[in-house]
Amino acid sequence: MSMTDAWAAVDAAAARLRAVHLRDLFAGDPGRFGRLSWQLDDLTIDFSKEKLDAAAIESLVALARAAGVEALRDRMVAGEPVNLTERRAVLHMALRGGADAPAGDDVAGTLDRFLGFAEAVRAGKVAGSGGPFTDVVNIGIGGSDLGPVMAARALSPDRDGPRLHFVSNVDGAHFADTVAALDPARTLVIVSSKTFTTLETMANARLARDWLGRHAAAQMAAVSTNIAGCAAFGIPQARVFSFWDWVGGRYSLWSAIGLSLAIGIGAEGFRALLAGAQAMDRHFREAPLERNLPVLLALVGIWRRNAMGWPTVALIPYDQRLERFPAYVQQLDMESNGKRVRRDGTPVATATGPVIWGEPGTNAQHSFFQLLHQGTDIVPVDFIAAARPRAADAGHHALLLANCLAQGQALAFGRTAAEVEAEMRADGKPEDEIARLAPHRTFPGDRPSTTILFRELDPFALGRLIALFEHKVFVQGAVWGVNSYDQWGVELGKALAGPLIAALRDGTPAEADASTRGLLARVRELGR
Ligand SMILES: O=P(O)(O)OC[C@H]1O[C@](O)(CO)[C@@H](O)[C@@H]1O
Repeated sequence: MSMTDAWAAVDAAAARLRAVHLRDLFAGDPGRFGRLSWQLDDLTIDFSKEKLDAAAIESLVALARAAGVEALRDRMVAGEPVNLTERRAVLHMALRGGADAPAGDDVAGTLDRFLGFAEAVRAGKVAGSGGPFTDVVNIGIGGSDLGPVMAARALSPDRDGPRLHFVSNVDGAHFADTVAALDPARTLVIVSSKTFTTLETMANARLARDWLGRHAAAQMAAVSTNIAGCAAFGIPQARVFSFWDWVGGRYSLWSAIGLSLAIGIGAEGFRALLAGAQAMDRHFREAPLERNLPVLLALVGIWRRNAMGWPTVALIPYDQRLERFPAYVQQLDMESNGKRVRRDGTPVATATGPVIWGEPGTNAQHSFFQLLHQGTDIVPVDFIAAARPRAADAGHHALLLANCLAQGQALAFGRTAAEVEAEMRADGKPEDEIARLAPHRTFPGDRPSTTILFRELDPFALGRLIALFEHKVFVQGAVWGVNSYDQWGVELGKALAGPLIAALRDGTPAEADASTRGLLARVRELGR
């Protein structure tokens, strides 16, 4: 089937379903949950509260086939340079045994080496000048920060090593506030940067070196592909942990970029994280498209974005420890698929990556859920929840999950004006008050959500969850025809900052537009 025909079939399914309320879809099919939810072991994804049906899913699977998703996946796994603009392979799956690494790249040995270092730090065998390390500060940004910081928070019950801290922002306040209560004699600083040239990270690394003072040589480590850069900075080779250019920054948690996390949770926990990702890799490589969880998650996203025309997605973990997961997925998804040209450089014909945003529930219910329920835009929601709590109160967990499920219900089914009026009448409210308040208290419903549910948030489950989203991003990129593995869009701002830094530091005149010149002048005036 051609892509044109495949898109036409998806659009026809959307035209058929757009005006059908979710209430009617459920009323018309009592087996809807069974038909539209899928499992991989304890992991369940329920799409039955999306505005689609089995026939729509079939049309989406046909679209994935027409786009050649399977062939591109196999080329990625085979190590072909599917990152065309940078002429690089995309093999983060090889870091967890989900694919083979290029010959000569010793993934297992490198993993053993950095996990060995992590264990030595945990055991106090590698120590600071003041004794065993009590604290570890990871300095990195983007993919060299968000993975470890997200996972360290998610796996706090598994953390029995030194305390972990993360500094990313070039705002000096981030470093200052982070180290304020730390003892430099008992703190290990890890500089994590694939390139070892990133402005923010290098500025913070220099600040850390000064802060450590005489302890710096013995208490800094680095994770990078730029070994010469680490040496030039003064980090001894024995403390440098490398990875490879076939690991994209936002896919690098599995590499030595995860060193800080490994120090926190230990080698066994880190290997369990890798095993969870590997289980998802195996499923992604082997399951037919119609039962393949990341493929289906991607296709439902395409349905929302292209067939229904909804531009954003709210990612709402009902799990406080996943509070950084939306930020992590923001980089993973938006830096990968926020693209406007196809792999061959021609403009895309469809909308591409959506805006991803979110906060944990139940907090989100008390901030922006009002708009999700009664606002004028449709915002599809991805709920994520674990069936059982880890190191938390079971009674609280029931409250948490009940709220998660209730939000999905309220979004999908709403509350009609007739229902509101009947309820108010039953409460004995006068007719004029019913007429006055009913429109405000009516919920239109028909608002879609997907629920991702698993047993509990342990390292295995987290690894599997992250890999689910990684592969989802791959599939969407393949269908949209974009290169999900470059990020040229972040370059222009970096280049423009150069002359502005000089202008702010020493008043060097900057060639800039009138607005920027005006703002520079105002900064100089106010900053004096
Ligand atoms: O690890 P590095 O090289 O410091 O890069 C950090 C981040 O910067 C980016 O290149 C974006 O500016 C990300 O893709 C990357 O994760």
